[in-house]
Amino acid sequence: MAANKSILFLPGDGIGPEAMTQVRRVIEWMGRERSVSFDLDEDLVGGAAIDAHGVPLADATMEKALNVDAVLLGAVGGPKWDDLPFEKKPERGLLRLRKEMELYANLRPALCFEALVSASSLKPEIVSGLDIMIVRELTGGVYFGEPRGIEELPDGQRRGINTQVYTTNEIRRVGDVAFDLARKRSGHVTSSEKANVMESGVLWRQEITKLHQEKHSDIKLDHMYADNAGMQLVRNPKQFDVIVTDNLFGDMLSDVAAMLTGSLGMLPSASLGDVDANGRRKALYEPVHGSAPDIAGQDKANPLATLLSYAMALRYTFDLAEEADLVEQAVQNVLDSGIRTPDIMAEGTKAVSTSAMGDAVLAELDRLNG
Ligand SMILES: NC(=O)C1=CN([C@@H]2O[C@H](COP(=O)(O)OP(=O)(O)OC[C@H]3O[C@@H](n4cnc5c(N)ncnc54)[C@H](O)[C@@H]3O)[C@@H](O)[C@H]2O)C=CC1
Ligand SMILES: CC(C)CC(=O)C(=O)O
Ligand SMILES: [Mg+2]
Repeated sequence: MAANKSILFLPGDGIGPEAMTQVRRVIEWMGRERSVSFDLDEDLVGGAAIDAHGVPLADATMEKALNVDAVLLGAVGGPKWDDLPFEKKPERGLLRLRKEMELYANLRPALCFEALVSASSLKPEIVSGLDIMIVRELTGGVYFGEPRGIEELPDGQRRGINTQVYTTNEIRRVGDVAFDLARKRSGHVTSSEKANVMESGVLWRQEITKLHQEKHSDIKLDHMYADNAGMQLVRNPKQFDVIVTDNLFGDMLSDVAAMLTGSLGMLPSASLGDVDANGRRKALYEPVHGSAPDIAGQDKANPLATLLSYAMALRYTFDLAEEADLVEQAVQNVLDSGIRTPDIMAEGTKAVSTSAMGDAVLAELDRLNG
């Protein structure tokens, strides 16, 4: 069994390693200044693993991921690997991690820092004070359903196939996570699917309704078709507290929610499984964004989503709420002071680099820590 407080670092591709470097600096700071140290291992995932081993996730890396307290991941993918056969693509490495670790609940908080209200695509009154939680089912649905593939048809056409599948248990277990989170927040869950056109959506709605009646009737529940949810997220996002939805809709709705907060570079996530016999809950933390090939290697990515994902690890896996608060407070203060990477830059101000944003967070951590 792994040592206490173990973390597997998987920087991945594109801006992943750039952002993860800033997280590593904060982890080192925590060890020095707060005596919070981790048994830190680092390995390859995605395109980096393909280049080194020919596969997007080596078995040995998978084994490590299954035996640490938390995995911190940067991002995977990029044009260099776009033409590979589907099974060999970088993204398959991440999907394998999610599936084999059984990380069925992906928590994607969309929180608009007050200093970034003007960086949002929406009017200030719509996003000011915004704090919603998207709970995305992560190990089922159309990203994993069988049959899948591309097949040749006798008439010379080709057919691409993916299958949306959900079982009762898959829906109920992610539903439990959403209701439990809502209980600690504003007590409101919106369940989102397309029960008007998909049988899996009908089952989703029925099971969430049953679960609500059986175990969570203290929580306000409503249902909303996913297309409407996308529209409502930009029309009036503060009507939501917790949104629970499937793998595909959750992927899309959380990228939409990112723009309410100012940038995709601001959205962290936690992917959680069940608590095992040793009392350990499998967990992977990663930003919502991808490898951003358009800005990779230029030291201009926003590292805050990745840093805030580490703060989620401190909170959810390591029970270090004080340290998580400290990191989040440092981020907030840095933003309040007007320091910005280009994606959240205010008009008339000068943007800083990824590493300068890391410097600013470390300086603020020093100041807050006294
Ligand atoms: N979890 C993961 O590892 C994910 C991987 N991907 C992969 O990433 C690659 C690129 O995908 P895209 O669709 O371009 O999505 P993306 O999220 O990488 O980028 C979308 C846009 O947001 C910007 N952006 C993203 N993160 C940013 C940050 N931290 N700071 C500043 N700007 C940021 C990018 O520059 C780009 O313009 C693909 O191979 C895709 O499959 C995509 C999403 C998630
Ligand atoms: C496997 C990822 C590339 C899918 C995605 O966009 C995400 O999980 O946000
Ligand atoms: Mg996505």
